[in-house]
Amino acid sequence: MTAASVPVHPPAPGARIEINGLSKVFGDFRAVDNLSFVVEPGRVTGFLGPNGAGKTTTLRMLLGLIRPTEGTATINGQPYASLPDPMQTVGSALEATNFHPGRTGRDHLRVIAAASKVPDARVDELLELVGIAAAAKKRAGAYSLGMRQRLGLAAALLGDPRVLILDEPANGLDPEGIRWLRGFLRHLSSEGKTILISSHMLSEVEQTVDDVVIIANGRLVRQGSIGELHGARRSLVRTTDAPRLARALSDAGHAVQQTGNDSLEVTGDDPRHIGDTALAIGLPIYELRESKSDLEDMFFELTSAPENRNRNLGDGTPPPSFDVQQGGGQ
Ligand SMILES: Nc1ncnc2c1ncn2[C@@H]1O[C@H](COP(=O)(O)OP(=O)(O)OP(=O)(O)O)[C@@H](O)[C@H]1O
Repeated sequence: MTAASVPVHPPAPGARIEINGLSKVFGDFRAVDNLSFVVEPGRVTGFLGPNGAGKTTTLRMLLGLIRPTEGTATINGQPYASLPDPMQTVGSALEATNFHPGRTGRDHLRVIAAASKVPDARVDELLELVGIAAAAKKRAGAYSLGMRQRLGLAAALLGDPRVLILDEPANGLDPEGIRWLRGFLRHLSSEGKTILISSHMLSEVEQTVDDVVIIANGRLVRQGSIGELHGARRSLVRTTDAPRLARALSDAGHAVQQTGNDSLEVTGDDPRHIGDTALAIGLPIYELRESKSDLEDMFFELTSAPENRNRNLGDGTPPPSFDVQQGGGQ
């Protein structure tokens, strides 16, 4: 099933997510610390941070599953618990592990659908849409993690919600599954839906998202469009006479920095122009590649920082388990 075959519903007007001064303290541990950001409709927003950064805790507060210590989290201007039509407003899939293992995928959806007065026809439509119709009558306990992710996504979409919140949706998907998810989410956002997906891996969601919100240690680190945060394109080039190539590139108007005896870094240019310039002055090129962006460097530093790793050990309290659900509950 491709994203192009998503059934046509009248586009739902978007709903904004607003997180304002949000904090959550467990005992003496501040899991989320004065966090503020906005998620706009019609865009896919990646909520990124290393393991233990506080992403799931933030999403649980947003979905009314746990109470904030301070601050507010609203969807379309209201806390989850006050939404007049939660099922049509928000669909969510937190950790994809808590299915009744003996129940079929289809029955899992039918139970949720019945509780929310969604017709069974919608269940079958969604099974088809997320690509697990062939396994609909198999026990969910026998599903792979990737299939459970798809089932969770189907559950989240039952009410055709305006906002979709997915915790680590790419977890367990193979490269083909990740590509499928990308097309699927981009299609939903093009209908005007607000999509918030968390991930601890930038590379997993980088090509899917329009905007990113990056947190570490429960605090906001950066927020912006993926284009803004990527910064200028940079290329690394190795040749036999780096100073000569640097002069030629500089004369051609490129920003160049010599980074080693035989290497240069060129900012903001198409790598083909670098190759053409080298060819024009008869220099061989031994290596020419795009270097990692500022965003990737920053994310790598964040995820490899010792203080973040230590924090990931937590306070010995195992993290709670989560159900796949439509928005909030308790
Ligand atoms: N109920 C709880 N009691 C105590 N500590 C908790 C509780 N829930 C979460 N934590 C701690 O809060 C921190 C943030 O956890 P959270 O699950 O929100 O992180 P995350 O960014 O979602 O990480 P991951 O990418 O690993 O899912 C972790 O150190 C975690 O152990």
